[in-house]
Amino acid sequence: MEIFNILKEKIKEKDVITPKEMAIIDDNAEYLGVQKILLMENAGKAVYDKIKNIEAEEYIFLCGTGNNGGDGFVAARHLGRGIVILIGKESEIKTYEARENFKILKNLAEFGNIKIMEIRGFDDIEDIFESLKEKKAVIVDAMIGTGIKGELREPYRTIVNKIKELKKINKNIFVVSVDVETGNLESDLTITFHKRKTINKGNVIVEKIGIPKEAEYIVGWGDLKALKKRDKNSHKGQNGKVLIIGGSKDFFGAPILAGLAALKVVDLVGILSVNCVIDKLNHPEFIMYKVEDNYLSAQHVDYALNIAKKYDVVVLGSGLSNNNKTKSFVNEFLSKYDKKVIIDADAIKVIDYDNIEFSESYIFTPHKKEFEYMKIDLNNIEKVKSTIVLKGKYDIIFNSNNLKINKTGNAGMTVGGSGDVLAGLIGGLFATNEPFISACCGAFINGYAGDLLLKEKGYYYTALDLIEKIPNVLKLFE
Ligand SMILES: NC(=O)C1=CN([C@@H]2O[C@H](COP(=O)(O)OP(=O)(O)OC[C@H]3O[C@@H](n4cnc5c(N)ncnc54)[C@H](O)[C@@H]3O)[C@@H](O)[C@H]2O)[C@H](O)CC1
Ligand SMILES: [K+]
Repeated sequence: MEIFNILKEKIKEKDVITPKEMAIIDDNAEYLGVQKILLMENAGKAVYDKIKNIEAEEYIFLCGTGNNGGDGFVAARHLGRGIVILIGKESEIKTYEARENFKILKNLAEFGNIKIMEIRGFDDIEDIFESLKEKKAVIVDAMIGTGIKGELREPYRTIVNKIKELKKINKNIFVVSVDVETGNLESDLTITFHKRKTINKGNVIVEKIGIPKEAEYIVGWGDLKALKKRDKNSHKGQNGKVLIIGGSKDFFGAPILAGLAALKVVDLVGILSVNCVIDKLNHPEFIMYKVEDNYLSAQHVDYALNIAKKYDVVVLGSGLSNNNKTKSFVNEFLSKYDKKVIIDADAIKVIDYDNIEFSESYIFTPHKKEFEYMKIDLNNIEKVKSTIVLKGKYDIIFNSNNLKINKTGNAGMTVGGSGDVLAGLIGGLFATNEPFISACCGAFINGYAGDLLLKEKGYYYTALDLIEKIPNVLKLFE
């Protein structure tokens, strides 16, 4: 934990985050036990606290079918008056927490001062907008928040334009956006939650809603949900191709474990190794590339580069051995290969760190001892563009501007080969994802697989058991 606390000092915390980063934090707060319905209650209350002092004849809550809309339902309930306009049908509301808050409003509707409408498009509220031309009114934009994807679609586009027209005609219209302004709406005030978003514009207030700071640091299912989804009608090779370069006369199994792990997340895995590994392989699922020697060395670099260019990611190091031959291979290969590489095990040990640039296309997976070889100067962390998974009781995942800690896993993970499994798994994820999220998710999945096995078998599980558990973990959180 010592190094984690040093890194927390050195790696500047982000004050402004993307909607995608917020969604991960949101989901990881839930992973840590903070229920979304509580966050929604606090978010809606925060909006209410800002509008309750705005004197108006009418309060309009324009609500989408996502949790942004849910925040609007809560705000309306706290205010106790106004018109709640759901843009869509109740059955289209996407989440439990938003549905529950809509139901509460329906329970109050006939007796209180909150009117509810479900609309298909602007035409259904034309008369309301007509009446607002002469009124002092607050319009709460709870249409779309961080869930925005692509260009704003109808009927939101028209509604946003009509709000802008109304504001031009009537200076007494006050627009309050929840979390994020919908489309190009110019709001008078935006109340955003937890942290300012990159897409916020104008007059923004940041409100805390109960998300613990740790939700930004601890890897959870929110990270897994952010992984790219496999495209259902993709064909062979589109979901990533990984080449394992490793093995030697001394270590036969390591590259196979890395390859089997990668195969759980991509559809094409090659193994490039020496003959005494390849000749023993009877794994039809791998494409094999053989070098006649006991160790890979500089003379094999061109051959390896030629093969590697057909792949998205190279996993370098599993069982490579640590000697002058492999040292020459690794340093020459890395000096000429400019795509994605997972650098693991012996490869970490043989790199000449005085002559390597920590490129962002590298993910290193050292344990504590191997990390010392890397001579990383924590005072110049901004130079470390590569992502590093420092394996331990808690894995610390970091690069020059990101830091997370993974708590999954247990003492059973010290079993031989679990590091090869992790390297192969991260390699598979890295084929179609960004390096930092690939590293975080690889560490989480590998450790979670170990935790499932601990329940079933105690500490007596093997690296092959871990590999077989990977799909269960992916399925659990898809
Ligand atoms: N971050 C937090 O801690 C909290 C956030 N809350 C609120 O939740 C929203 C995010 O909710 P989510 O359900 O993920 O998505 P949205 O409601 O923002 O939007 C989804 C909604 O919008 C539709 N949609 C998406 N893109 C488009 C488009 N281009 N055109 C038209 N429609 C689109 C989509 O179909 C869905 O219906 C966050 O902003 C906060 O307000 C929590 O409630 C409190 C904690
Ligand atoms: K909004």
